[in-house]
Amino acid sequence: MCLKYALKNFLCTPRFLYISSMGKKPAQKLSRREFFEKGHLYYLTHLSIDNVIFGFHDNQLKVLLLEWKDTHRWCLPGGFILKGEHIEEAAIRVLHQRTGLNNIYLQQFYAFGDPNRERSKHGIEPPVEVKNKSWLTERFVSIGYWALVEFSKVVPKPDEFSETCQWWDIEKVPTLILDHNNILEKALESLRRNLNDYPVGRDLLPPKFTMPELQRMYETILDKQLDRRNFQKKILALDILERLNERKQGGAHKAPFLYRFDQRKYEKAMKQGLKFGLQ
Ligand SMILES: O=P(O)(O)OC[C@H]1O[C@@H](O)[C@H](O)[C@@H]1O
Repeated sequence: MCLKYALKNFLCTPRFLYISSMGKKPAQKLSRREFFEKGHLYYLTHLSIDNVIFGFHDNQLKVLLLEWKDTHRWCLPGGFILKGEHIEEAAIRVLHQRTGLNNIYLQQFYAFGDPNRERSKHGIEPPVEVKNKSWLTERFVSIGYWALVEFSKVVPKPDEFSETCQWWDIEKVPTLILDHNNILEKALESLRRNLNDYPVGRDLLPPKFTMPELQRMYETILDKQLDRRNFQKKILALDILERLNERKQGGAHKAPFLYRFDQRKYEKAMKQGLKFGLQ
């Protein structure tokens, strides 16, 4: 066999394609069929990421969901990890590609490892144009991340696999694919636990806010009422707030004082943690 022919033959073998694509992004966007049939050349198999993006607006807790094209089923904005990519990096990239969201701090909270986490066991088959066996039909362990964002500050944009990308009120979430409802529930539990350990609200409230506004934010996330005096005593003891010599105007009742977060102390509490003892 002539050398030129042998070389050409080698370059076209799946083995060469595998070696040459390891750790790299596909040179051009994969079509849906290519993604199903050749995605394993670029992405880690059996491992996925699911992002639970909570939004807070008008005292309402929301979650960002995608609606699949064709089947109109709803899911979390998740995806896969490129070979050679750090999982934290993958979570940020996936979120950006699937929703357009940028600069979001994602908190890893749990790994979902049910052996039945296979698409075919949940009534999800590859699209008809996919003729070969697909890596996507195998079992996947999914790593969960959550983030809390002020929903009016972001404009979600659906990716090419999705019909829509939309906020849902937390209590009106539809049936999601696979175990995504369970992932959402676990993320909410983790977010609530996190309120005891870290400050929250700097990105969710206006720069100056009242004590009742801050309390309402906590009550909405926790989905329960908190005792006003107890809340105020505990939050002030954390020493992350600064009371201003200003009162909020325009309310029906006596104008309450305005507060703001002390940025330096807030940052320190983000690093060192708190002992809020809310629940
Ligand atoms: O949770 P699984 O489906 O394993 O994987 C990640 C993502 O792959 C897509 O199907 C869904 O959008 C999902 O979020």
